[in-house]
Amino acid sequence: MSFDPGSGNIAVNDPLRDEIAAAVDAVRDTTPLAQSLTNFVTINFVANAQLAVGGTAAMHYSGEEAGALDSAGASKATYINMGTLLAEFRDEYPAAARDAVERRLPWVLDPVGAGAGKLRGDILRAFRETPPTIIRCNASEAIALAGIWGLDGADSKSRAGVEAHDEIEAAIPAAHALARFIGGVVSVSGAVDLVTDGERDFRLPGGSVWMTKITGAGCSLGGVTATYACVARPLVAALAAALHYNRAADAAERVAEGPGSFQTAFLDALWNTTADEIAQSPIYA
Ligand SMILES: Nc1ncnc2c1ncn2[C@@H]1O[C@H](COP(=O)(O)OP(=O)(O)O)[C@@H](O)[C@H]1O
Ligand SMILES: Cc1ncsc1CCOP(=O)(O)O
Ligand SMILES: [Mg+2]
Repeated sequence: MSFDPGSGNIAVNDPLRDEIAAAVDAVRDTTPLAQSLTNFVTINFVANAQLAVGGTAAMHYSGEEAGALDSAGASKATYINMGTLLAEFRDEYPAAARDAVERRLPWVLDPVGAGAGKLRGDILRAFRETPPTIIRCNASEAIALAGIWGLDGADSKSRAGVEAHDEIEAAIPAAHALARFIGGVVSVSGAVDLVTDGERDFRLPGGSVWMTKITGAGCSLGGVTATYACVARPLVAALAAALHYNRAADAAERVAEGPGSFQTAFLDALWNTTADEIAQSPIYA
């Protein structure tokens, strides 16, 4: 792992750690609903992960349904994941994003496979008008999305796809440009995760390489980030979700015998990891 020279773990009594612990407790106490429009491959794992951190899940593919859940006050955040697209999502996904923005509710984007295909590009381009509060992605997707939105940090050599080919360090200019453009937070996952608001960078080491051997680790992290966005400001939500994932992955790796038992152990660990373990994680800033 590589850190900026001079960066160090934030103090054990840094107020940010209290906010992270409070977010973990608030999700467990209030079981908030973050609605999800997410891909068919990992939809079940996204819902299970949201439940395992203490939240509530509801999945659908409709702008009208998004508005109904928002207007009823049932859903406190929206998660949109670009994994498996159908032609009708060209209208439905931007409509769901628009509804969240108009109601000033947070929404989280996972731009899965950014850079691949016209339909995906058209929908991602539409989101430029109603930007997400948090972007949760891997390094390749951050670089590709910056390109689609015409921002700094795009790199023509970066390849499209659902797996990251770029280390997070290569995605820092793109992550900064995206965070400043949306006026929110970008959470880039990898062996070391990066969370940035465009001004301050937080690097989060740990977790397990087994996360790359189950499908939906990234997608479900997006869903859980939306769960945390129901109860916390975007920076705290992104940090709490990424740290919760890293500590649960550490615990799962200790008992797993392969990808199947890792996935089961990971869900159990999401449930069992304490707020203190999450909030006292290494946070390099
Ligand atoms: N090499 C790795 N070592 C440890 N944790 C990892 C590694 N790669 C990814 N992760 C973790 O897996 C989760 C999903 O990230 P990632 O695999 O980058 O997303 P995606 O599936 O969208 O590419 C995150 O919690 C991240 O920290
Ligand atoms: C395999 C696959 N194909 C389309 S979406 C998807 C899931 C990607 O999940 P993640 O990015 O969390 O690994
Ligand atoms: Mg992904």
